[in-house]
This record gives sequence, C-alpha cells and structure tokens, in this order.
Amino acid sequence: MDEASAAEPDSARGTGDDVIRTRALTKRYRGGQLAVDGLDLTVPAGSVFGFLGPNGSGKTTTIRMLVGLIEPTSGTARVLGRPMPRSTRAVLPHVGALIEGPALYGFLSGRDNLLRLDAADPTADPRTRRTRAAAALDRVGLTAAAGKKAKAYSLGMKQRLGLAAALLRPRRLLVLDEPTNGLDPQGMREIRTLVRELAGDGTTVFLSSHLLDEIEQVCTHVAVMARGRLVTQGPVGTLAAGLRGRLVVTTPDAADAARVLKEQGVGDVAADGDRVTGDPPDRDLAELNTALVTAGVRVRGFGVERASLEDAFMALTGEGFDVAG
Ligand SMILES: Nc1ncnc2c1ncn2[C@@H]1O[C@H](COP(=O)(O)OP(=O)(O)OP(=O)(O)O)[C@@H](O)[C@H]1O
Repeated sequence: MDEASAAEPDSARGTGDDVIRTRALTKRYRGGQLAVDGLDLTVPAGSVFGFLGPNGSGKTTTIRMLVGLIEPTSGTARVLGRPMPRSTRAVLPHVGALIEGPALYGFLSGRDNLLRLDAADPTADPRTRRTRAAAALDRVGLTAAAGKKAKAYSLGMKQRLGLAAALLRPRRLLVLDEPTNGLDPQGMREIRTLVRELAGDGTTVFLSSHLLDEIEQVCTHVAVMARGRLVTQGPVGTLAAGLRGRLVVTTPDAADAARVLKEQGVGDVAADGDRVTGDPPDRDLAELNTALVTAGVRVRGFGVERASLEDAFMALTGEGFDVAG
C-alpha cells in the first residue's frame, strides 16, 4: 500500500495512471455528522467513473473535498497526482467541474455567460476568448441558442451551458455532481451522449449519480457509497458479473414449471404470473429445458437474466436502493 504517499512532496507523481486517489478520506461536519468515513477511492485515467449512492451517502461531500472546496477532517486526497486541497491552484486549471448547478446570469445570453466566465480566468488570452466560447458552445450543441438569454434556457440547456463553461479550456478531468438531476428523459440523454463524447476524447470523467441505470449506461467504472462508506469499486462489468443472475422461465404453466424446476434441483424457485424464476444451476441448461418440455410445460421463454447493478447493490449492502427520483 502507498499510505506513505501522503508524505511525498507536491511534485511527486507517484500515483501512476490514477487521476483521483484517496486514502482513508474522512469528513465530519461541525454538527458531528460523519458524512464520509475512511474512503479509499481509485479513479483510473481515461475512465468514466460513476460515483453511485443514495441521497445523503456522502457523494457531494467527497466531491467538495476533491476539488478543494472543503477540507477533510482526516485522510488524504490526490487529484492528478497532487495532494488536495494543498495543490488546488495547480490542479484546478486542469479540472472542469459542474457542482450544484452552474452559476449563470439569467439576463445574459449563453454566449455572454461564457465570455464573462472566460474573462474571470486570468490565464485565458482575451484575443482568443470568442473562439473559445464558440467552440465550447458548439461542443455542447448550444450554437443555435447562443444568443438567447440564459433564463429562457430549459434546465437541460442550462446544464449544457454549465458543461460548456467547464470545457472553456482543455481538461484532464471533469467532475460532474449529479449532472442529469432534474432533467427530463431527453435532457438526460443529451448529457449522457455528451459525457460519452468527452470520454472518447480521452478526458477522465468522474460523475456522481443516484441513478443505477445511468451509471450502467455511461460508466466504465463505478464506486458504490452507502452511509458515508465505500461499499465497492471497480469496472462496471465485473461488479454485476460477480452475481449469478436469475434463471427465468416464461410459461402459461407456471405451477407445473415451478414443480419441475424444484424436482430438478433448482434453488429459490418463485412464480409470479407467467414468470418462474430460480437460482441458475451449474448443470447444462439445455437439460433443464428438456425436462420442462418433457413434463408438458409450454415453455415460451427460457434463459438467465443478467444481474443488474441494482442486484449488486442489494447483494452488497443488504438493502434496497431506496432513493427519490
Ligand atoms: N454542510 C453540512 N453540514 C452538516 N452536515 C452536512 C453538510 N452537508 C452534508 N451534510 C450531511 O452529510 C451527509 C452526506 O451528505 P452529502 O450531501 O455528501 O450526500 P450525497 O450523497 O451527495 O447526497 P445528495 O445526493 O442528497 O446530495 C448527509 O447526512 C448530509 O445531511
């Protein structure tokens, strides 16, 4: 383990390809609330990393520590190989962040909002400002609406404008806190497509979400939080692959099918309408199907349904993913 890395000088780049790395990161708020508890997070370069957890599980608190907005109570956080919050000034120019909604002026157009934000960056060359703003607007598909006042934008457009602001300069890392929160399905799709495109360009994207299907759709990696603690992390595929899925038989003869499956040694058999499910057995599934058919069961569907991230979460925490929205 490299717990010693906390003692490395700022210039040390001892974190390999990891864009974010935390060790025992902990935040206790003044009121005594332990919001993040001993977090060891590893975000590989080039990943689309989903930070998943129900409301109140500590995602926003973690993100605020990662970008240097608040200090951890204990533990360490390294972003782009540098310790935070100590290296905030060196690190943040390479990090685009969209946290708690973009800070926009409603009376300014989308374009003018970006020009204003760009002007607030002392390292941004004023001569190329308009080109930069135009490129960022184009990136998020807002060119046609660039002259409209931001207050006339839909929530999805505002969110895209916030992303455009985060993209005014090239970034190595994008940190997005619940980027699709409050959006309608169309707005959600737009943001997801954009995230995929950005990742395709090589930017590491770290995004928090309380939506399991969202993480499954866009992320390569996932970390699961529950009550301030990390439950698990790793590639999205391997997380659900650890689970065996469910054998599912669709049939009008559900009672007979359930009896035959039990006779054949299938565990945890349950019937619901025309669906009979059970633990998939280790033996050849074709034999099982033959046994059903031989017993006169009319089989309309037969197969093993992949375990979802939701199944993984329930298996890991023993609780449902009970969140609003
Ligand atoms: N400034 C604060 N002072 C005290 N407690 C806080 C503060 N901010 C958050 N908390 C508490 O810390 C815990 C974690 O909150 P946090 O916002 O990090 O979770 P989250 O997973 O981001 O949830 P959400 O999706 O609702 O934002 C919660 O119990 C919350 O009430």
